[in-house]
Amino acid sequence: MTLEAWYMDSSEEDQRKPHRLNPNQPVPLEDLNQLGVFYWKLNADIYEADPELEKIRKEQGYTYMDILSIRKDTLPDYENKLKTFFTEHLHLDDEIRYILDGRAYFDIRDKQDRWIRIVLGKGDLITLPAGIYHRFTLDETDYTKVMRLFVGEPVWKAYNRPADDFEIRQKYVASLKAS
Ligand SMILES: CSCCC(=O)/C(O)=C/O
Ligand SMILES: [Fe+2]
Repeated sequence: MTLEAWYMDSSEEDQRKPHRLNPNQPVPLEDLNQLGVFYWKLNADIYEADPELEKIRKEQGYTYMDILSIRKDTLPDYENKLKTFFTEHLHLDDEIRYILDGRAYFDIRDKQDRWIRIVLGKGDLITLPAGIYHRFTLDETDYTKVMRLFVGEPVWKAYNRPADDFEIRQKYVASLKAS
């Protein structure tokens, strides 16, 4: 199993639609790795006692975790939160998310500033590097349950674009030029 990703069209239609180009232009996992995005496929049915997840957490230092159910009736301030998540932003730390149920999209910028859409389903664990511009949305099923992981005390602060003056952004851009 691999991660599915594609270049997005530029239509203003509902953000929860797939927004594929016609013909579809897929983005292989190797290209995502070049952008600093990494991925594991796990068995979400056993997330509470999964040795594979434990191993990743230990190796990567993901000491913090919590779980969010992202659905109108379970997430307080749902509409505003979804607007915030879909506003292009970066973080000063890696964003690490593990989908336990449902589906969602992460959109990331490539080196030419084009949007790539990554679809995440049950069992997908993804890491986005600190400094990458990105956004998040539910798909048309309007539901996902996601584990958030973090190294140490979590910092959820998002800096909306433009945020080019941050050292972490400059470091990220430099890492792309080097690769
Ligand atoms: C998938 S968890 C909620 C979204 C979020 O925390 C974030 O930063 C999206 O980019
Ligand atoms: Fe984010």
